[in-house]
Amino acid sequence: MVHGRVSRLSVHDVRFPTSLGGHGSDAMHTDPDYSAAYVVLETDAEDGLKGYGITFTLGRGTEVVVCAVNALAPHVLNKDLGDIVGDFRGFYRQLTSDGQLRWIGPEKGVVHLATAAVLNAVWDLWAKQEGKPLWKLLVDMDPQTLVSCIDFRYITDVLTEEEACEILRQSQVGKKEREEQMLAHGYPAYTTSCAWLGYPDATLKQVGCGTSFCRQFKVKVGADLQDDIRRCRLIRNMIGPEKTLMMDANQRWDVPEAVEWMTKLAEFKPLWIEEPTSPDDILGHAAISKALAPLGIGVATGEQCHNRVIFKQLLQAKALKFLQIDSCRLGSVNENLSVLLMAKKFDIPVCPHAGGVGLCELVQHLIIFDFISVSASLQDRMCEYVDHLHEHFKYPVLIREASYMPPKDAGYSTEMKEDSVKRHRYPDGEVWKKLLTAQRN
Ligand SMILES: C[C@H](O)[C@@H](O)[C@@H](O)[C@H](O)C(=O)O
Ligand SMILES: [Mg+2]
Repeated sequence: MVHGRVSRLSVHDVRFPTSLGGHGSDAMHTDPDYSAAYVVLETDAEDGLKGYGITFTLGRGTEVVVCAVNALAPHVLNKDLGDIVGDFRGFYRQLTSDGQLRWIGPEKGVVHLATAAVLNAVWDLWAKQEGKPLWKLLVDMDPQTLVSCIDFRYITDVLTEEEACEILRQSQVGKKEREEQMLAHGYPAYTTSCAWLGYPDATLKQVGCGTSFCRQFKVKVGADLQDDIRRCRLIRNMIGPEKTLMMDANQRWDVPEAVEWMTKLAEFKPLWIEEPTSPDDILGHAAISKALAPLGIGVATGEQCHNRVIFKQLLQAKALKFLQIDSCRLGSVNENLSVLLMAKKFDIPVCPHAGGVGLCELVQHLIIFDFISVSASLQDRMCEYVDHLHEHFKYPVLIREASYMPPKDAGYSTEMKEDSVKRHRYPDGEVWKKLLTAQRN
């Protein structure tokens, strides 16, 4: 039974100096320090349980998100957890409809990232109190309760509550077998760790494609065409003709440029081009999709899609072939559920964005749930995996034979090790104190 009143919300600015090694670098984010606004919820339940929530950020952006989390805190403090999850749709709407804060959103940007961090902590606490990993909490929930967590405002023209319930009801068939399949074999992953844009060739060879167990790889492109051709050739030669290669431009191009550039990279047989242009340009994505379809290249996007409305339109406009949910950009599990259900209705495979710090830990729950309870398919589906920073989590992901094995611990795998948080807090954690002093000298 869910219990307790939220007695404290604290939020920390936690940063990792990943830019020093070029980890995470792409055509637009050349010096990313993987970071998180890290929320801790405490209750008066005296059961020793806390809820941990993160949203993923890059370096200096974190302090702005921390500020937004503090601005949302009054909506959570002193609330009964039972009341929150008992009317989760209402609570989601309360957070996203704050009459003053919504002006700096609504449901996008900093304030939405903050919503994600807070709600991720609520879901973690709920799952912990139920003694289940989040994916299992979702799998065991009846369709009516699941849809009662979703705010259908702005999407009823493509998905009503009744339709959502019906999708979930139909997917009850074979659920038990699919859960067993996940527990035995896990969910297929692909890696991006092999080809960050800032990696020299020696690092590419050493880290990446040596991972013989992996069958699917993603390479960063978009800054310099000749260099892309060279790097894609190198990687294609390393992985061989059979394995799957994806490309990611991180929003670098205009629409015609995306088509031209990808036409030149088509010889390396990419399955998809990810974020070819602005994440807000729905019709631009549609035009690129149409132009690249004859070359066998699909468009993938989602890691910077603000909310369910953008996903709705991308689906309506046939603008993408692979949909990439993000556990920390959308409004937590609640909003991700609506996107998973819309993707099912449009029959578009979901291939989540992960990596960063903690994104793999979180999104594995959503995609495992998706397979068991919504999509019921692994066709054209895989979840991103990036091999950085897992050691800072109390319940790190478990990858076996290039697949995510379903987490067994209760919660949303969001909890970081206390010592890691302490050492990486900006600017007073030991790691940053040292770096900042070195920079000054
Ligand atoms: C700045 C980040 O590392 C991004 O490059 C990364 O999220 C990327 O787009 C990805 O798809 O993994
Ligand atoms: Mg990407």
